[in-house]
Amino acid sequence: MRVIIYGVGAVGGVLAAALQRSGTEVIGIARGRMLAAVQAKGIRLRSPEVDEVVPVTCVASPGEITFRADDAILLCMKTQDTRPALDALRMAGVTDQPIFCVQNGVANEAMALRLFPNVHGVTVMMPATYLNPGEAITYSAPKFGMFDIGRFPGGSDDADAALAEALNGATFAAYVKDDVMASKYGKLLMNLGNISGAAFGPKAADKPLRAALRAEAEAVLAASGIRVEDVSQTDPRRAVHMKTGPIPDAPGMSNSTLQSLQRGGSVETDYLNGEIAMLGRRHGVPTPLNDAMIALSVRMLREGIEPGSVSLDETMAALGIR
Ligand SMILES: NC(=O)C1=CN([C@@H]2O[C@H](COP(=O)(O)OP(=O)(O)OC[C@H]3O[C@@H](n4cnc5c(N)ncnc54)[C@H](OP(=O)(O)O)[C@@H]3O)[C@@H](O)[C@H]2O)C=CC1
Ligand SMILES: CC(C)(CO)C(=O)C(=O)O
Repeated sequence: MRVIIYGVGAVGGVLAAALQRSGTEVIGIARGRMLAAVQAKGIRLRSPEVDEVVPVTCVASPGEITFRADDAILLCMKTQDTRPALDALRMAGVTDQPIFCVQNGVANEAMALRLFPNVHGVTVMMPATYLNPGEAITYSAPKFGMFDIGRFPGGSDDADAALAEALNGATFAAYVKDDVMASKYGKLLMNLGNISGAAFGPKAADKPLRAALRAEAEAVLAASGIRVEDVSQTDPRRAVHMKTGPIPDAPGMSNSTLQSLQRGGSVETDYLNGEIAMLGRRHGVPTPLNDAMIALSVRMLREGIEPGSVSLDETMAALGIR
């Protein structure tokens, strides 16, 4: 199996370097300063236990790759960047190779299934950072991260097993699941607080806000009849595989939405809190708190508000949260 990592950033950067260093053939697709840095020097993979520069073949677009039947394509970009990436894959000749959505939220799989027949979901449990070009950091050890993998909309097949085997050989813990979307909905609940970390800062005392966002979303998911599997800190696999800790001379741990804002990019909020707002509208369940988080993300982008500079106290008071 050859693995194509589409979107070499935090998650894609760790995956590309870890798979390549374990002997899997990898091609990365990157852009901008990350592309230039990886082509010049490779990927510096950092974790609490590893600091290694790994050379990885990296190109600017799928059009530069002659796709093979044994390719597994891993989408590792933010959801707002998925649709053009799928178009580029199709124009490059991809047909029925497995496409794995190694992404947060639950919208990518349906987007991919519109264009391709062989789509898989992956739940990503890996606190990863990309702030400096050419560097991908995971704060997790002894495994770099943990993944649930399965076919979309359900079931599992040989492609899931093959990817899990490659990942397990590359210092990850990977599990094949027949209902991977239940795990991905569980992860979605955790990501409703991403915009909070981005607006108020990674150290803000925002537990009550996160709990309220989650409770609102749980009511929506229950009304929608969606099965949810808990993959939060209480998932016992985390204690075995994912002990997170600081890394000397590395940036502190932060969520992917904050990193997007710090790099001057767009945010994924419409596919995180926005998924809950959309389901709420469909099923007649009000979602004022998640709506407020979406409005906050729009305000931050429109007004160029510095990440971490919004007042948590004022926001919680306005939302009636203590
Ligand atoms: N970071 C984390 O800790 C975690 C992230 N996730 C999820 O994983 C997914 C990826 O997140 P993350 O790794 O943080 O994202 P990043 O923004 O760090 O990485 C994505 C990379 O893909 C690049 N990219 C996007 N579109 C293209 C394209 N068409 N061609 C080439 N490169 C492209 C982006 O470039 P550019 O920078 O120019 O936009 C960026 O470098 C998201 O869904 C996220 O929510 C899940 C768990 C943890
Ligand atoms: C759970 C968390 C916050 C881990 O980094 C994540 O999924 C993200 O950053 O998007």
